[in-house]
Amino acid sequence: MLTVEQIARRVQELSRQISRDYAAADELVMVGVLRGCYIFLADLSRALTIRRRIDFIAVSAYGQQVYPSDSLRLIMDVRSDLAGQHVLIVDDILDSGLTLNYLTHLLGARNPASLRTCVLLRKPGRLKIDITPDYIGFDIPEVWVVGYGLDCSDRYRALPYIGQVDRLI
Ligand SMILES: O=P(O)(O)OC[C@H]1O[C@H](OP(=O)(O)OP(=O)(O)O)[C@H](O)[C@@H]1O
Ligand code: HPA
Repeated sequence: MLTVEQIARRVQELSRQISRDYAAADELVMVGVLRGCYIFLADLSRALTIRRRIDFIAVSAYGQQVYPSDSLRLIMDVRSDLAGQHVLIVDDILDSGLTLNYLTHLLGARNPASLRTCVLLRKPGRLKIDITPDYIGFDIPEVWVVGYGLDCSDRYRALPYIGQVDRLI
């Protein structure tokens, strides 16, 4: 679906935009949403030209419910105090929107100086919640995608490109 070159070009564009937008800020705290964010965050954070810190958070759907679940739980919190910080949540994909919605409420309650969101991919046709990330790499169709950090049953994350797999979503 997306080649190595297309992804690299878009990540550079996003990093330029983010670097411009936060040029006046002392520092940006990038909060990656594990596990899918790990490659995108690595590439994006290295391309930025501003001061940044990296932190991680992890959430999981409750129990064995079929994805996407309506209830999420925090399984690993960030290490840093986000009060007064410029925070950018970075995730690989916005699908139903439940994860990003949960995290913006959770982290928004910690009094950051600002809170924005960045996703590499968005499936506009699958949104269950009205949420618009501040930075979006690509809008994609309603199919299951893998690679560049994204998995299918924990496989294919390390593929350098983004591909589509046949799977009911
Ligand atoms: O918009 P949503 O419907 O909430 O889906 C998006 C979330 O789903 C995936 O994570 P997942 O819970 O599969 O965990 P993973 O990152 O460990 O693969 C993805 O990395 C996003 O965090
Ligand atoms: O299409 C997808 N691929 C991998 N992980 C995901 N999490 C939500 N949607 C997807």
